[in-house]
Amino acid sequence: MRKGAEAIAALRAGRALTVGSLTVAAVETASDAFLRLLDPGGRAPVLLSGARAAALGLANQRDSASSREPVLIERASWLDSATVRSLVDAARDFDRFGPGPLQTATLDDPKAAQAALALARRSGLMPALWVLEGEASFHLSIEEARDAARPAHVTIAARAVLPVEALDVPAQIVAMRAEEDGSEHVALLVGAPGGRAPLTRLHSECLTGDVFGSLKCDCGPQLQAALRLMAADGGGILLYLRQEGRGIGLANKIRAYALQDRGLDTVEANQRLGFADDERDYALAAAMLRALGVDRVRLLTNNPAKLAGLEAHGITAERVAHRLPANPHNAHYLAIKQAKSGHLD
Ligand SMILES: Nc1nc2c(ncn2[C@@H]2O[C@H](COP(=O)(O)OP(=O)(O)OP(=O)(O)O)[C@@H](O)[C@H]2O)c(=O)[nH]1
Ligand SMILES: [Zn+2]
Repeated sequence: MRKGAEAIAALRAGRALTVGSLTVAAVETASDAFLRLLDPGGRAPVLLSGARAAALGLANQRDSASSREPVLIERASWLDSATVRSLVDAARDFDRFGPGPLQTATLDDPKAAQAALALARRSGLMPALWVLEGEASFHLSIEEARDAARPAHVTIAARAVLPVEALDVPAQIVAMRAEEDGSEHVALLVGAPGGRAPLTRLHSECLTGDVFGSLKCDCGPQLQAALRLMAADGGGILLYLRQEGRGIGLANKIRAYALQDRGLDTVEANQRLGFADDERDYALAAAMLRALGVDRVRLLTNNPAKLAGLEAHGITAERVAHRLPANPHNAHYLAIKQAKSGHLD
């Protein structure tokens, strides 16, 4: 197994790993039995993302809420593991008074801290880590951790014909695997894309919208409309990218939804959880297009970050607007994306 995939599996399984000089385990998944073994005195400090520290009122006043400077919290005697778990979980912010006072400590190796937190984000976990003494048996360099968190190389694993309800032209599905973390992504080739820049859609995974028809977002209708537009255009490429919840993962997206139930908007919810507004990057999408022999696209999107992301990785992208009618449940969400996240139209 690739080291990146192994590191992500270790964090998800609640095991320890060493990134550079820093030995960590995820607060969300490390069990009390595991902590009693590796941290019998209950002294292990807690590493939080800058955004979460800011939400707890801990970050330097000059840092913006999306600042990536991590913060290390010392363990006071009252700060037991259950209290730490509640502290890192923003969904519980409304159910209790903020615990405190919290003491921060100096980070010896901020680069390793950044890389370890990036791995936690990529693992779909809350960005909060126990910092443990000693070295874990599984070790990766800061560089390897960064690569695993930002995969940028793919190989084609398999391809086959796929008849699709929304299409009256043939389609092929191509499964690809990211080399750095082993994650699987899909290209749907509609009709016969080729010649000029094909009509293309980068679709970020949205289980709630794509599978259940959730009305909170516009993902499902955008997916179906993109396929119909490609068929009408004679062909196109849909990349189905496994970037659930703008890259924060499914459980964290549901946490963001719980915060939205309490009145936060989509941007505020991400930040309170300890993430940037949008954690996606498009290096992998560019690599997928290149693997298909495409270096120029007409991109169905309202999100300028997708165009910039492809261009940054060598794909020429021209925008084709992709706005679907709002419904009463997603109108506010779409308005916030325009007002705060730079979405067009
Ligand atoms: N974190 C978070 N993610 C959300 C929320 N609502 C939808 N998403 C995710 O946002 C992503 C939407 O992706 P896209 O429709 O591809 O992207 P977009 O940024 O809206 O850009 P275009 O649709 O191309 O204009 C999916 O991964 C959804 O799971 C939310 O409230 N919070
Ligand atoms: Zn969605």
